[in-house]
Amino acid sequence: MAISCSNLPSLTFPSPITKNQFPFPIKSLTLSTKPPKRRRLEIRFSTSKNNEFRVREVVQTRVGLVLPGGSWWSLGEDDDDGNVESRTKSAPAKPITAVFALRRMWELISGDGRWAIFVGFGALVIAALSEISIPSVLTASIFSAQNGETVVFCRNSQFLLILCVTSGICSGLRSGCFAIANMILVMHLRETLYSSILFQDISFFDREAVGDLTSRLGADCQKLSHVIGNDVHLILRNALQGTGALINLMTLSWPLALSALVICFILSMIFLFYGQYQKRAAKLIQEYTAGANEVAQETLSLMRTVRIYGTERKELGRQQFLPYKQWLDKLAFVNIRESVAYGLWNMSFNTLYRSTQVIALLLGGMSILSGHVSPEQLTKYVLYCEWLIYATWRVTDNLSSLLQSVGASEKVFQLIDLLPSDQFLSKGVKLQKVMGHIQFVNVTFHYPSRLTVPVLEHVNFSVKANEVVAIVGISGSGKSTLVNLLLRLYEPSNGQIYIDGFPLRELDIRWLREKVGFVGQEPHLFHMDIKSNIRYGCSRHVEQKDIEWAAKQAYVHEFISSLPDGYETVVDDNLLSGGQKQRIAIARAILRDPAILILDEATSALDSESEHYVKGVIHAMGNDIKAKRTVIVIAHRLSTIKAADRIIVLDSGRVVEMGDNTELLLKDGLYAHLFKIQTDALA
Ligand SMILES: Nc1ncnc2c1ncn2[C@@H]1O[C@H](COP(=O)(O)OP(=O)(O)OP(=O)(O)O)[C@@H](O)[C@H]1O
Repeated sequence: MAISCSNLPSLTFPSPITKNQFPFPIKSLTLSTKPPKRRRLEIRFSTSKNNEFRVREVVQTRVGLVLPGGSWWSLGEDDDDGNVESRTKSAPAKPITAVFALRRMWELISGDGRWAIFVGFGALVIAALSEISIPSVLTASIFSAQNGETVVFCRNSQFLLILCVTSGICSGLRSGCFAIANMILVMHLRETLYSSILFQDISFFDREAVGDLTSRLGADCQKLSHVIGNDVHLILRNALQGTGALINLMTLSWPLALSALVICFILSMIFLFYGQYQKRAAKLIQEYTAGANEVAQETLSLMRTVRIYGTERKELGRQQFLPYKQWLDKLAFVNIRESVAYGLWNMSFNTLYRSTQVIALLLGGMSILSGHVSPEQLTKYVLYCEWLIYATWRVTDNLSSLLQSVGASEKVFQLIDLLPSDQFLSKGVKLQKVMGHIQFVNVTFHYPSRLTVPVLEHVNFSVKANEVVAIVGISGSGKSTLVNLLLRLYEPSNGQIYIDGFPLRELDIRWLREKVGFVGQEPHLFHMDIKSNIRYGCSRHVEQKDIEWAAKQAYVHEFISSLPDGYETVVDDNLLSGGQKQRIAIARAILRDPAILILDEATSALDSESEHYVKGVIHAMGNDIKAKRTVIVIAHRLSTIKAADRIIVLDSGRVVEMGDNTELLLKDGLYAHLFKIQTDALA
């Protein structure tokens, strides 16, 4: 059986996997496999110290094996010693157990939530003890009345009243306390999951679908809320009541108690099968719901394109990947099977439940006739027997719901357990000042999601401090990728990038990013007011006049002032034109007063007049004596970068030419060719 893997050579299973099958040196390798049908494969390996970089690469790209059927098996995480241990902190190798899930939830509840659980648990015990005494006191009251024992009847009735009131108050307290604990759990769960997602590498977001992640944050976290809010305490309550009922039955007549116990045992066995089935069904429902969400999210976010091309109906049955309708069909199929299983389970329960009454009638009647049991004892037996069966049913039902929630929690905990990006783990060096000298030394890069396709190859160039450098090349030649590496959104596969002579990966990246201004091809604005959008990510204190100054420089102040709420206008990404968004993004970059300014097609959506002025501002920023900075400009319109100090020409991820506009035109290479095409097109 062949096991395909995105970056490892194809491995053949079950023939032995050897060290030299890995694309980096391996010091030790242990492999344990389970029968392929169970799809369990564990690999442990470690590399020598000097291959640490490689190891980190492996971890960041989450190297793993894609088993037949598409399931993904991560090879694991890097520990501090540079060892890669299979599945140490990330996705657990085995499906998680209810105990594991409960332990994790207990850790997440903490503080006040735990107090609520303790109080709720105390109330639960008192309520359960009160409730379980009711049948006994009730029967005694009835028979004392029948026997004309007025004093005993009055005493029993008072006791019954006390039991009912106590049980009512404690049940209310129990439900309230567990609901509070539940609310705290969901809040902490969402918070922890959200923060784990936010701190992942950018490559994580290339891999994971947004619909999938929002599904985990929404529906899955909500499902988990049932565990503490409902399942656990109801299981405890009914288990206590069931035990109490059983003890009472034993004291009444052990043969009768035994018969009830046999029925409970059969019920539990049936549940065991049903519970396992439900757990699997819950996982499938979770997977299919996430799939459907993902398709819907994509379609709804591209609604304009859908409307223009009139493909609303087609979108329901789109054949690329799995269409929405097909996800719904899959969901319906699992739900129908689950409903049938639920019906069968209910049928078995009801049949067995009713049969206790027949047993009571047969055994009890015979015992009364033979004088072994009194009518009062038989009445108690019937009541406690019903109680025991009911408690068994409730315990199994809540246990099944608990297992479903555990199924849903698997992916949530896998995401929570992902290690944050290396960039947030190490502190790094902060320089006194960023001069803006940039060097790319023999940089080669491939995206983690496409490891076989090199996007940049042996890129070498340097940008002097305060230089204005343009990067040009045809679409897909790797210009934006170069910037992505400079912003350290990805790490080079090979080679080094230096800022002011320091390796980029040794610098405190969050500090460095504060010194960099970036305007991308498609700037997106947050759903907040314009003022907050302009000062977004600016660490220094800025006043309204600074914001207005930046907006004026970006030629957007007039537009903002014309809005009824001016700078307080809450913007929506969809409500502004591309040019307006770009100008606000430029104002944001200007306000940071960056040492390095990166403009990736930053003026592509501007009208000619705005472009002319904004280019003037950018040029001035680059040449301003007081605030000199390095400027890197990516532009398709070559006329816009003619004035750059230097132009770097990329072709298929390689630097093919370098020089100023005149030198490159004289060279008559790719740049001159592109320039000619554009001038001809304008003529
Ligand atoms: N996140 C990604 N994952 C995988 N491949 C990517 C990713 N981003 C870009 N690529 C690929 O890398 C190559 C270079 O893309 P890049 O965006 O750097 O080109 P570009 O020169 O900036 O193009 P354009 O001028 O059209 O913006 C392309 O083949 C692209 O498909």
